[in-house]
Amino acid sequence: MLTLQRVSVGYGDAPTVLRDVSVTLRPGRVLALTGSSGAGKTTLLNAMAGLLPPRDGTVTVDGQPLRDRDHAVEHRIVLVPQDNGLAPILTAAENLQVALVAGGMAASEARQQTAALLDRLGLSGQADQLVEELSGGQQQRTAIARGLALRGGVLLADEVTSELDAGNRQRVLDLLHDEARRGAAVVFATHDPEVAAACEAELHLVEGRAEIVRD
Ligand SMILES: Nc1ncnc2c1ncn2[C@@H]1O[C@H](COP(=O)(O)OP(=O)(O)OP(=O)(O)O)[C@@H](O)[C@H]1O
Repeated sequence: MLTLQRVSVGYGDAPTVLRDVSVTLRPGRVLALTGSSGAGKTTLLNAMAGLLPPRDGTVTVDGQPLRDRDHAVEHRIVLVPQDNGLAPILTAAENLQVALVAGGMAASEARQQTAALLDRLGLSGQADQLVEELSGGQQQRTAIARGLALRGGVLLADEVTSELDAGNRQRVLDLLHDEARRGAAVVFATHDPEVAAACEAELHLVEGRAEIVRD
């Protein structure tokens, strides 16, 4: 369980981006994180992912203060970043396999899981293409596939449908909801009010504060 209590976050000497944010990420639920461009969605996800230490307040994972990204990874907090975070000179399949094998899976099992996940994202035909040769939307779907492959306890997805057509957007949303049904706590940053409305809970960021819209 990941909990933020009265968290304030910002970068270096720059003014605080968000203050006094309190939220608990519950297993089995998709929380939409909404707010206009620059409202602080990525910043808050970075704090949840252990990438950005809070200026004030606490981020706890299973009751312990979250120390850093390595600690978050130990606690199976998976981040699919806005810029996808893939290795561009590996193929789509290699990006998944490397992550799975690094997590301790046998190579043959990793190959099987990779093929199954790329298929679920409609990317079987792109498995052996270099990421840098994929379209923006195909890269986004590869990053989601990798995020799902890691079977996190928490899945943080940063605007991962921004480059997708309507069919693929729905496919990804369905998969995020499946992840929640599997027992993950999913957070999905989005600009899209329709997408947010389809999530069980919503946290809206405005003027440096977070308002719970639905809980
Ligand atoms: N590395 C950084 N250093 C300093 N300021 C930053 C940094 N990253 C983001 N910011 C600032 O933090 C604020 C929130 O940015 P953030 O990227 O979290 O917003 P966002 O809601 O994710 O926006 P978008 O929807 O456009 O991705 C902005 O004012 C931005 O300029």
